[in-house]
Amino acid sequence: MAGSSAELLTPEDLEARLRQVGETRYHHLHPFQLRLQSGECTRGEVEAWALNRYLYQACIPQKDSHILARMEDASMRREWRQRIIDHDGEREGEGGIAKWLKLTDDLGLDRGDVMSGRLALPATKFAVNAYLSFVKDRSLLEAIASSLTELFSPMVIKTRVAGMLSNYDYVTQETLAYFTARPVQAKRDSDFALAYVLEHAKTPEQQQAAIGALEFKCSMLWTMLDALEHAYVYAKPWPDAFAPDGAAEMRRAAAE
Ligand SMILES: O=C(O)c1cc(C(=O)O)c2c(n1)C(=O)C(=O)c1cc(C(=O)O)[nH]c1-2
Repeated sequence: MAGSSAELLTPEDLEARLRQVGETRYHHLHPFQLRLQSGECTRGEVEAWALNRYLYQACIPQKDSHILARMEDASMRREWRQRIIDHDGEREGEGGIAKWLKLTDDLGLDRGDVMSGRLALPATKFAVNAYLSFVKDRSLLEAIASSLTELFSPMVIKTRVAGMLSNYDYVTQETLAYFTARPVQAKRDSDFALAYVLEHAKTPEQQQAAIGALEFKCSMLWTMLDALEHAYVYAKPWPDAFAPDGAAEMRRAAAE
């Protein structure tokens, strides 16, 4: 939608446009998200979701490291580095990635399978790589704007956690501990990123680029759920990808 004829928006109008992107394109609207939160997912689908999303979790501190390296201002780096600490923790066993592994552990998935990504869908890997490339190749403004999906994540997390807790008896509050800290962190992070974008998108072209970056990120999150839905609900997974029936058999064998 970027075009040289676009008009300069006021900061208020730019914010409204960004929020409109989320209202119409964020993954809270995706059929697989609705399925997950309403209890319609089979256990295999929940496992496939957690296993694939691990790759997204693992890429977040990498993409934030790329962004950090491009910041010339020390106060901005101090702010941004907290994101990396949130995911990697200060030491082994702490941080968001460790908490995501608690989720995949509780679902009975093998850590080696999860962390290697070898059972993830090809589209998950393409999507995650596209996000990493985006923050490396585009302007700092676009890289920061692409994180603005976090404006919308608190509401989808709240709905997802409540839905999963009431619909899947094998999911507990501890299983979903990853999500406990996220809404507060996401609010802090997106407040900062939004203020940056509103201040630094000074021309119509920059404003359109920021909107486009948020659209790109929404499309990347949407693509990951499209891939899960296609593989595990309507069609069948890529031959080398996670096979739900195999995992159920492995769990039964381990329990005997
Ligand atoms: O559960 C979700 O739906 C969800 C969405 C998003 C997002 O919108 O990008 C993030 C997260 N979770 C999340 O946990 C997270 O750490 C995160 C970091 C970022 C980012 O782009 O920097 N998005 C998200």
